[in-house]
Amino acid sequence: MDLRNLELFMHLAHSLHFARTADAMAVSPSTLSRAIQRLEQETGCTLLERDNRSVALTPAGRRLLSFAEQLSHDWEQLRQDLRHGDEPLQGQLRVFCSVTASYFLLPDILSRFRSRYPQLEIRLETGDPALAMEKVLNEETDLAIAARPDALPGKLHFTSLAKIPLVFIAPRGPSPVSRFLPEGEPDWERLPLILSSQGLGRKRSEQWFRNKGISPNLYAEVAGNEAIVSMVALGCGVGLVPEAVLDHSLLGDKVRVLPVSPALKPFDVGLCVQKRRLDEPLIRAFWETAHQQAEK
Ligand SMILES: CC(=O)[C@](C)(O)C(=O)O
Repeated sequence: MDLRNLELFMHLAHSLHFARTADAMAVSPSTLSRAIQRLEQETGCTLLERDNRSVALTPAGRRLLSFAEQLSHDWEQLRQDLRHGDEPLQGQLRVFCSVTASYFLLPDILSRFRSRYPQLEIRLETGDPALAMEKVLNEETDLAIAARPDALPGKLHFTSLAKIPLVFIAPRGPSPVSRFLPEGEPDWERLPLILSSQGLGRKRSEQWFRNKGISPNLYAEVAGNEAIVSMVALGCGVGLVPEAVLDHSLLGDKVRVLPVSPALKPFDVGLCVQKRRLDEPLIRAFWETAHQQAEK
């Protein structure tokens, strides 16, 4: 059964961006447009409203999306059942997390998982954890490690693995920014600040500064927390990172934690997955292993 056109449609329905979907699904823009036209012919309905700037789902598009999601889920389930019967689980699972999480949260889960299901192949992708939830929602990955946002998207399920404080870090010892770091409160309006370009850490820091009535001197926006530690170690400024990133960085001894008041709300870092995929055997197996780990 060929669900390719529906898969393209599902991705596009989430991204609402032709070029991004064509890129992520490794097809040319014209193949993508043809796939959508084909579905529009087959349903006799307009599925997407397009203008030069934006794409939006029509009501028919939304109905097709929920149908397609259910169909692809049922189809995957059926294939799993038919293929494996009572055989041990096999196949591939994609997991996305930060380099840091791959050092300290994933190894325990992975080693238990591998000893239980040696035939399963794990494809690990590391990157900026700010992208993790979007990747799970777009099905660019099956599972991801991420910080739980204050409002978790309704389609996602989350299991907590660790609470991690969010800390400001400064270069250790003399640096070009030392003059903005007197004893006591830093001179935030002049001190160059290095923040994650997006994600929860970014949001939390914006809230923190707003509550204190400070407009900070944003110096650089970085993708991935590990790079923030590198820039701070180089003396470029002060950064905000989850403490675990510091603990697992080779440059950890080149930076120090700046005490601030009030402390920022810690990250609740855990594993997330789409709820509706939890009954897929591979995903369930991984989820259960992670859950037992979390309860330990
Ligand atoms: C969100 C997350 O995975 C971490 C461990 O906090 C990180 O790497 O930033």
